[in-house]
Amino acid sequence: DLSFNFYAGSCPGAELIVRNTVRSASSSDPSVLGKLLRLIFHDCFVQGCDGSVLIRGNGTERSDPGNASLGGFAVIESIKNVLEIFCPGTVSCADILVLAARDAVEALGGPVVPIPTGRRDGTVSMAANVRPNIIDTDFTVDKMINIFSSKGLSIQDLVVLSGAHTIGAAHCNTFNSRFKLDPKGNLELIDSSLDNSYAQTLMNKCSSSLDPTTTVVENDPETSSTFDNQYYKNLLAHKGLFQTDSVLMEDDRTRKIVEILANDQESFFERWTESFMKMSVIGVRVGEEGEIRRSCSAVN
Ligand code: HEM
Ligand SMILES: [Ca+2]
Ligand SMILES: [Ca+2]
Repeated sequence: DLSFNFYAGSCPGAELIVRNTVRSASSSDPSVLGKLLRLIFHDCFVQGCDGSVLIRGNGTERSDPGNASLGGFAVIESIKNVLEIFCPGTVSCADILVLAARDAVEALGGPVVPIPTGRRDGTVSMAANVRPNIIDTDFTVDKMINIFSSKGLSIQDLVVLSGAHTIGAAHCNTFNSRFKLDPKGNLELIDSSLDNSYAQTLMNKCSSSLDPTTTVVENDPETSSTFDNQYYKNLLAHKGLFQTDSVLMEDDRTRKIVEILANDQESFFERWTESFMKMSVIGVRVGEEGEIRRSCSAVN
């Protein structure tokens, strides 16, 4: 089973090494923090939190177009390299991923989530598993709830974990179907759930002269480098970046939770801790299952 401080005997410095490496990587490139947090979502939802998202090669999850914009792999690999020097063959990549995501949240002012460890690494990674398990930005609330519930996660978990979009950035092509330019070059707001001036700002940042697959915009227009409850305030102001953010305001069940979290950061942090812990144990392998990878990007 998983336990707190699983590596206390076998690799006492493990959690500190993860934390320090995340800190130093982010001091040279702050954008890694959002990437590390997003990685855990894409790992845990596909085949459980088993490091399957990290494996490189033809036909792996990483090769799927749905995962094309993931990042942070180099940070995970460099953590692993240090750990292999101090405690060879001991700390799983699946644990490193969860710990690094936890530390990314802390580094931006969020709560420190206690993480039980002892996850084992999976040995399978298939591109075909990505699309059925990862939520696309055109999903309805019902479709999102269904996927979350198939992972043992509730409606509250959906709203709380969507709060991850309080940090990080997104490529223009993930939201620019919400508006388009008419032939005269004027903004045409297709999705009326979006605040007009916010849409205008986004349009300017994603102007048609720029490549939408490389241009990025902050997820949280107010505080994208702080892990806070601003995401929910943005939703109330009709400034959710993705369609899947905005629709949380259109369903009574999710809107009620948004309203609570927008008004109470303490409550967001408490619920984040709970929901993040739940997500980080989806489908974990323990004991003798799986393996401890030597390199996070390849099975042994
Ligand atoms: C509920 C459904 C969700 C949808 C539809 C969704 C969709 C997206 C999309 C389209 C992006 C932009 C990616 C890019 O263009 O590079 C993004 C970014 C991000 N997502 Fe989500 N996401 C969801 C849930 C989550 C969850 C549960 C987490 C983690 C707990 C998360 C964490 C992040 C983070 C941190 C970023 C910023 C990444 C960066 O800065 O590079 N998302 N998400
Ligand atoms: Ca996985
Ligand atoms: Ca924020």
